[in-house]
Amino acid sequence: MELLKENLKLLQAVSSILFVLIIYCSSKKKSNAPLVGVEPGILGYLKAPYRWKQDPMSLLKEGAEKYGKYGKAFRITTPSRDMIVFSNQEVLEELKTLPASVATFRPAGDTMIRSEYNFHEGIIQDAYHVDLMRKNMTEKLSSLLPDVVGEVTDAFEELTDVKNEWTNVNVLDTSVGVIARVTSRIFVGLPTCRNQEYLNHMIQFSLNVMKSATVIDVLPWFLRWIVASFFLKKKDSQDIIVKHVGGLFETRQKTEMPHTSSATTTSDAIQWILDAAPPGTPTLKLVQRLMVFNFASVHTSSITLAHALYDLAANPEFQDPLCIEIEEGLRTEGGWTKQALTKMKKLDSFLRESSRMNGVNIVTVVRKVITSHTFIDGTYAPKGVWVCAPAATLHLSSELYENPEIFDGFRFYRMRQLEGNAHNYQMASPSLGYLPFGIGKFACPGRFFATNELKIAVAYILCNYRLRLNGGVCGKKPPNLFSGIVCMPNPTVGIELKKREGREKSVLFPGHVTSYSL
Ligand code: HEM
Repeated sequence: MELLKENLKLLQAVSSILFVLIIYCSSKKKSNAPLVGVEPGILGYLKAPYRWKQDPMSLLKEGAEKYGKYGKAFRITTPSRDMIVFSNQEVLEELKTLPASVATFRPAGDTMIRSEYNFHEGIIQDAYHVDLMRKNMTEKLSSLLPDVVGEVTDAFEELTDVKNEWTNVNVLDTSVGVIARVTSRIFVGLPTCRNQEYLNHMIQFSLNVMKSATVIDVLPWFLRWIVASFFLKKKDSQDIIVKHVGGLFETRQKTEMPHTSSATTTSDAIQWILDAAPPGTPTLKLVQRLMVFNFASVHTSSITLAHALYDLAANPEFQDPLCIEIEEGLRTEGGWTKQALTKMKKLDSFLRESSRMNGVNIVTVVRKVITSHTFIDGTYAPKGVWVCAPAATLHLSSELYENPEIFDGFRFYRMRQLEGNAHNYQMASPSLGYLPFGIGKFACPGRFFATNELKIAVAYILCNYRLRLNGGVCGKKPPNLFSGIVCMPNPTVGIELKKREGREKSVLFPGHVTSYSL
């Protein structure tokens, strides 16, 4: 009897706490943005978050159709959290300029990669490396170009074996291989950038981070560490990466004074991180910063390259005009200079159009709300909620683009010809209607480097090879695939390459360009 009484008391106490919790949670003010993706019935409500996992693009399209195209915000619910989606250009302008005390990218970035499990807690929030990287990569773009050119050429030739007949090339794998080499050349230099073990683990580690973050995000907290440590084997790759680059940090620390002008030191990611890191930072934490750079740059750039190659294969009419422009630029500038790249406006337009139609992330400008805020359209965003822009549907909006569903490689080139537009509509210039790199204070700091790297890679491949979709089908690029918010080319239709006629040497070597005819 006593035991029963005790248990009853315990039950009463637990139910009172639950009652208070339920009242507290339901009394918290929720967003007034309407929810999309809920089918009728209680099951429909329960299933809604999983629609985001299965078919995120259809949810965005549904929201755009019902609300976005009328300038209204909507809400999607995912297994981990709700997100408010803004398409209205005035609200996006407000979002772009909100102070970090109201809405910010970095805490959301930490959650997206689950930094506390995959790297160390708050690695993005405490992004001391980003400003230095932004400054160095942009300032030194010209001097980095010869290395980029060299690695693109060597890596592409090593990874493929294309002769005079049409040959199948796995463009996604090849793009990852080429971009990983180029990025590593800039970040860690020779010879590590060519070490296949390092490259494989660096690529694998980034994939594991994406997978583990996706799984961890939907797990209760007490299962997270188990999944992170046992199932995802992240430590194996991390150990190998530390084996290859840990020593580079330590040697540099011993031989060069940190915080000296980079004019007297090697300018690579090792140095940028060392220059910005608080004194005494352990080697593992330094290496993890480098791994975050790799994570941010390799898969984003390689998926963008693969999409561009698919677009070239599906729209072969652009191949010769682009090649003529590239060779003209090289000839007049005497080789691969920043000026030559700037002159390649058609190529820039083609890449921007490819990113418009196939941006790597279907939502960007993801921000976590730090202080509850009511946006100018009246949408209430409570503290803690995530907000974002639906890049993929905005890029296909007929309010913003003429014939948005049609791939028009020279769309932006023509727009730049209009008076006053010469410097607008470039691949690396975000606008409220073009958001592959986000926008505002947290816009991608690697976008200028990425754009030049992509231009060089596409130019090299295009001017040395012809591309077509498998079997020579034109204009039928297979529909993209979506994994979470990532938009990938669909490999069910492959790509074939064959050498361009009359080219014995790469056009990337100055001096050879004049000997080619189309
Ligand atoms: C085509 C390739 C790339 C795409 C599509 C891309 C896309 C993005 C996007 C959408 C964001 C978030 C911006 C926002 O929310 O406003 C971002 C941030 C970032 N990206 Fe990129 N990126 C690319 C290449 C690179 C490269 C090559 C690097 C490094 C060299 C890089 C480093 C970063 C970093 C460090 C951030 C976080 C910025 C911060 O915390 O302030 N990205 N990128």
